[in-house]
Amino acid sequence: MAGLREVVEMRNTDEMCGVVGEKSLYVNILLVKMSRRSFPHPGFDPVDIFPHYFCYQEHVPNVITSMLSVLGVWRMGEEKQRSVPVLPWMRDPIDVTLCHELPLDTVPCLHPTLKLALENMGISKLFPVQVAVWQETVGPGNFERDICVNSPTGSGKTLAYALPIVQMLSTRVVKCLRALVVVPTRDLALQVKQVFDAVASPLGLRVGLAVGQSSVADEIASLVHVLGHEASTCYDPRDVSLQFQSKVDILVATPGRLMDHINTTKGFTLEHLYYLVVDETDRLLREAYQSWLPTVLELTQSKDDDVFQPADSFPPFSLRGALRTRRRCGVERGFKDKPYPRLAKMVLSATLTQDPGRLVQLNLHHPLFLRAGKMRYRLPENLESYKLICERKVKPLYLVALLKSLGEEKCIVFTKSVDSTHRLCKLLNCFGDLQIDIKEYSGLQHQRVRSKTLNEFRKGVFQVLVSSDAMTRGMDVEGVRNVINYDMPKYIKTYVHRAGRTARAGQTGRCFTLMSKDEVRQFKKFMQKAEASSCPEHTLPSSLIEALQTTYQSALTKFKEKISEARKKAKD
Ligand SMILES: Nc1ncnc2c1ncn2[C@@H]1O[C@H](COP(=O)(O)OP(=O)(O)OP(=O)(O)O)[C@@H](O)[C@H]1O
Repeated sequence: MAGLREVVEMRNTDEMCGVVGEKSLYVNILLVKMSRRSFPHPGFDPVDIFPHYFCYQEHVPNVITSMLSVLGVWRMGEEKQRSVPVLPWMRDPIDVTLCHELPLDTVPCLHPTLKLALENMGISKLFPVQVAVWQETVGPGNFERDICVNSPTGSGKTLAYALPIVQMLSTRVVKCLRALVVVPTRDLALQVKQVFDAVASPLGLRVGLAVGQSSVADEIASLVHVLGHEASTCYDPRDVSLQFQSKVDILVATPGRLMDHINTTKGFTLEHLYYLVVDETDRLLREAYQSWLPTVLELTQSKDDDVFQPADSFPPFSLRGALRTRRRCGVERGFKDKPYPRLAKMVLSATLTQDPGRLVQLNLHHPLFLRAGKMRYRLPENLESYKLICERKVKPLYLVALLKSLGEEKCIVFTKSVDSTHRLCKLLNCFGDLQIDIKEYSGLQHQRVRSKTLNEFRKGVFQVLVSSDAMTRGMDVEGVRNVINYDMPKYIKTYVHRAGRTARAGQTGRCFTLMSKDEVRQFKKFMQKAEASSCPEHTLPSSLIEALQTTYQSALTKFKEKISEARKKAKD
């Protein structure tokens, strides 16, 4: 069957508007391209039936659907389903919003030390997504199925996976690498490690970091312990794995550095892994990072045959039992009902991919899909979105006026690239009497500079952080009340993650998007993909804009001078 475009030609005809006396709202649908050949009923010419059809623009899909279904050809819904195939287990998600927050006292099985650790973090109850994951892991679900979570930014996904892992490992005897958490960026890894540290350390569990922050040697020393000669001779000296011991129970890693350890670090092994978490899954699956995922999955395929171990094996079964991993057993179809060791996986994102081609790489075991609400993209409940319409050439002026109107509030300004971030930050710093401290954060900077900037921003040393999309995913900075999209994001996913740096954990927040008039339509279109997508216009007092005009002009002159100076220097 031909594609919809071939069947129907839609034209927003201004000449027609004159005829019907309405402005641009009418669409002329011409069924001109539907040939007898592409039509399943020969001898039937639709052009004869629907030569011209006028309707309101918003009714177009319905009109097309009814026309085509009258013809018995096709239904719009079917086409949509066909173009976006969804894995069967994704069709029937569990709605996380139906779970209620649970006070810590009433969380079943929660380890008292873990409860205390949470209270020390100022947490008195679990959020809905945390309750849902707890039920499927520590609770009756008992980790029997892999967990896929699609829940809004700031809804508490980090603790949702950290708590069950820590609770399950609280009874561990031998220290081995049991849980691996993979995240896309270094700063996010540091943040996730801090969360794990807060809940895992009180239970005596060690958390490691593999991100390339320190030198490789330091990192290796923090992850793997080389056992003394005596220790290794207790067992088969040929077994290299017995000469090393993991110093950590849980490892938070970025894919690149994880691969470095897999490939080069002696004694670094994933063979004892129980839990694998892939945070920001859609981002991690989009980039191959030296095939980290297939490598991890292959290395965690247990060679552990304890369950079928003969009694006279060496080392003896009882000794090996202490050292080797006995994972949760699952029964897989086609496995002839034999139990087999299984790695439990949790994958999470605020914009989880539905692409079967991508998800299949995770090799999930009877996955359970937990989603907040009905739509794929959901913005935080207490987020207010605004559009700020202005001409391109005065964008910096409007930005400054907006920042001024927001007063002392912490704010992140997103731009489209690392270069734009650098230039915008430079220009803003040319506004002499702005009285707003502004710093830049982008992938162009050295990691050390970036981390320092982030720490200062967290502590409130300065108010406005101008950032590229390096800050978009997962970063949690307390007290950010406003996000400004200086450059309009291209995709709803980017909008969701940028806006999600505010209105976290039930707090209120605002997201302003600067755009020119001709960008409004595109913005409206992609916002329709998100739940709660109303986006009124925000206007700034014209007196404020007027007052800033002169300062803006002198800032521009200063900025140009700086740029030419920098160019001269670069030439010399
Ligand atoms: N049960 C809770 N009670 C109070 N605050 C919580 C609770 N759980 C998490 N938080 C806080 O909520 C904030 C957001 O949590 P987290 O970073 O895990 O969100 P997220 O869902 O992973 O967001 P993103 O999708 O942006 O990564 C954090 O500051 C965290 O400390």
